[in-house]
Amino acid sequence: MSTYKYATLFLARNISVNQTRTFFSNLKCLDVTINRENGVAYVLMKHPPVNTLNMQLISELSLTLSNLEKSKCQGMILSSIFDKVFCSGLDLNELLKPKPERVKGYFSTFQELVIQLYGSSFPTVAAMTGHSPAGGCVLGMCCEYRVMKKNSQIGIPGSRMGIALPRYIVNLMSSTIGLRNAELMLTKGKILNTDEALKVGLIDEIANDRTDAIRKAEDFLKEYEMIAPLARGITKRIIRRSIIEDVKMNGAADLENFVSVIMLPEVQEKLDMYMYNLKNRKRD
Ligand SMILES: CCCCCCCC/C=C\C=C\CC(=O)SCCNC(=O)CCNC(=O)[C@H](O)C(C)(C)COP(=O)(O)OP(=O)(O)OC[C@H]1O[C@@H](n2cnc3c(N)ncnc32)[C@H](O)[C@@H]1OP(=O)(O)O
Repeated sequence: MSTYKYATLFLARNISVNQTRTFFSNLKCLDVTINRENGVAYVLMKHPPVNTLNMQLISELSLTLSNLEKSKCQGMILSSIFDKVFCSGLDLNELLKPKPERVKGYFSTFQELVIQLYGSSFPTVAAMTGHSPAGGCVLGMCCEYRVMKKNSQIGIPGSRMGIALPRYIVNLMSSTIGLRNAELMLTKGKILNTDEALKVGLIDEIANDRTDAIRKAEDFLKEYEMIAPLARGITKRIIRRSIIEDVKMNGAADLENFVSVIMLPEVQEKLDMYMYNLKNRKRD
């Protein structure tokens, strides 16, 4: 990220660049900095144009989470350097006309990332600076708290794309917004605006802009400053255990099933049409 962008991000929140340190300098799709004073990590996705989760971004997120666990960070804010988009989800190019081994590797890497983020010991907040469709919504749901910029959209359009979602994604959505709302949302492949998302509990707060989103994320993390990290981490793991155990038990079978569905000609046709519409839609 340019010095200018750091300055606007941190100075806007009264944190000087000197109070932060760059955690990794060799990442291509992420900027990771840690505030020296409170140990909070800022993980900013910067994969242009819309933070599509290609293999590189997924792998860098996974590496970063492993390193943050080792560094005993006190909390993480997952965000984006882009004002309009938090994350545009999985890379549709990986889903179109895929080679079975390649697509299996891709989904299993994503699945591992989901479990890592969902099961992290430190508190996590998604400061969603804009749209968060599909995989972007999944990243947000893995965090403990979600702040989203107003006038953004969030949801998982799987059904509309002809994709039956793996059960861990369904479980994740159900645990976030309840079974009834999850059923309605996922079977319709519904995308919600910010107000609707707040109403069902898919997000926790609405922000005016990215600075406000980061500030609200920081406020959430501040509430943990007086809480013992070990007790907090153990409690979180107990609450999240059933979904994690379920993936460990059924993840491989789910993956096989998911990949065979993705490869079906009728699903490929739908995905092709979806991609065509995406490329040819009227931009706002
Ligand atoms: C156990 C089994 C494991 C299986 C794991 C499965 C996990 C299942 C969980 C979730 C399932 C998710 C499936 C997906 O994530 S599929 C991806 C779905 N994503 C979307 O549908 C989002 C599509 N994108 C958009 O709606 C917009 O791009 C938006 C994010 C709103 C941003 O809009 P805008 O700012 O106007 O930008 P553009 O649309 O012009 O996009 C810029 C270029 O980027 C291309 N693009 C966008 N998104 C993707 C994507 N996801 N993959 C590939 N490419 C993408 C877009 O076509 C533009 O390209 P170009 O400039 O060449 O036209």
